[in-house]
Amino acid sequence: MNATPNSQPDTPQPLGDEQMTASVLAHALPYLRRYAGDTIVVKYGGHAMQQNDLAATFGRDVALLKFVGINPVIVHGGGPQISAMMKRLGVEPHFVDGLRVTDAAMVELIEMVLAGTVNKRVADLVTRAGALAVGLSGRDGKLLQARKASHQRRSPGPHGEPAGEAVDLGFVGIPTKVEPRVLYALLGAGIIPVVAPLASGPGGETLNVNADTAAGAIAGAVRASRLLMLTDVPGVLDGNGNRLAELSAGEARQMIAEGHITGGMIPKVETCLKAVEQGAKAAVILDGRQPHSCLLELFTEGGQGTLIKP
Ligand SMILES: Nc1ncnc2c1ncn2[C@@H]1O[C@H](COP(=O)(O)OP(=O)(O)O)[C@@H](O)[C@H]1O
Ligand SMILES: CC(=O)N[C@@H](CCC(=O)OP(=O)(O)O)C(=O)O
Repeated sequence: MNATPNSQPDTPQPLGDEQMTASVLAHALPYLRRYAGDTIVVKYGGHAMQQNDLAATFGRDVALLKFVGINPVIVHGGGPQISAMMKRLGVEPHFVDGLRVTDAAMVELIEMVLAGTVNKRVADLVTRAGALAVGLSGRDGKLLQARKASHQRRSPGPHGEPAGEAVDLGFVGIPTKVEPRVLYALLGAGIIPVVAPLASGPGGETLNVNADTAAGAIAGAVRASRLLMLTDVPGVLDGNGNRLAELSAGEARQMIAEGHITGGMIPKVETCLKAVEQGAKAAVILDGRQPHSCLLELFTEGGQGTLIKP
């Protein structure tokens, strides 16, 4: 007999830490099976990556996804990091509908920040967590090809500029073709691709692509089963600041037209709509400031963020 004198086999005991861990893993089984072998594109926004402890957690979560048999592809932003560098050089950033007006000199700086500093930092977060990540930009391996954007204001500008007005955004790219071979090569070798949102224009010039747009284009090309957009708000907020659990195309368009969705949230929502219309199974905008937001979204039933419906 191994039973200790105090043991009461018929009374449920509270779970200790180790049993709790085992229980959490067991509960995750159906979700692990659901996503096994799937490709999941995670857009890691520049705002979400600003806190160091959360960034390390993000790196570990991505590594965990890989170790449980999911193929994560990371597409990162870096808008705040670009703006900070511009300000250090005395240049004031200028955005229209969440898109940065980019002149020829600026696109060089943007490539340095995105494909240099930020890309290597994000790849390093994952590598330090024990998985192999390789950083590349959309200009590598013909991954992202684009044309210059011809943009019309979605909503009135801050100085009374009317919606519908044509705006020259300069070296801002709209993806025209995605060549995902380089991603498959990396995934096939067990490596997590980490992509900086730059593209090659028709003449080989560098174009600055909004990271949400780049993530959506890549998610479509690799037929991702999920597109997760990590940002710095709990999801899409209504006029009273409450998170919307779901958002349809019609509702989103109305909120944009009425000015309830503005700035960087516009390309995010538009990208999610396009991704689900093009066949992605789901697109979710969620709070990257919440620890383990990717794991909560994928491995629990409780919905996080805002689910975008076609
Ligand atoms: N209706 C809305 N709901 C939530 N956020 C909104 C909304 N309208 C505008 N935003 C803004 O969009 C921002 C997220 O976009 P962005 O700054 O581009 O983030 P990221 O760097 O993560 O891509 C939020 O911080 C918020 O200021
Ligand atoms: C055209 C355009 O706006 N490009 C973005 C690219 C980075 C980005 O999108 O970063 P976040 O996801 O952190 O906002 C920019 O220059 O800021």
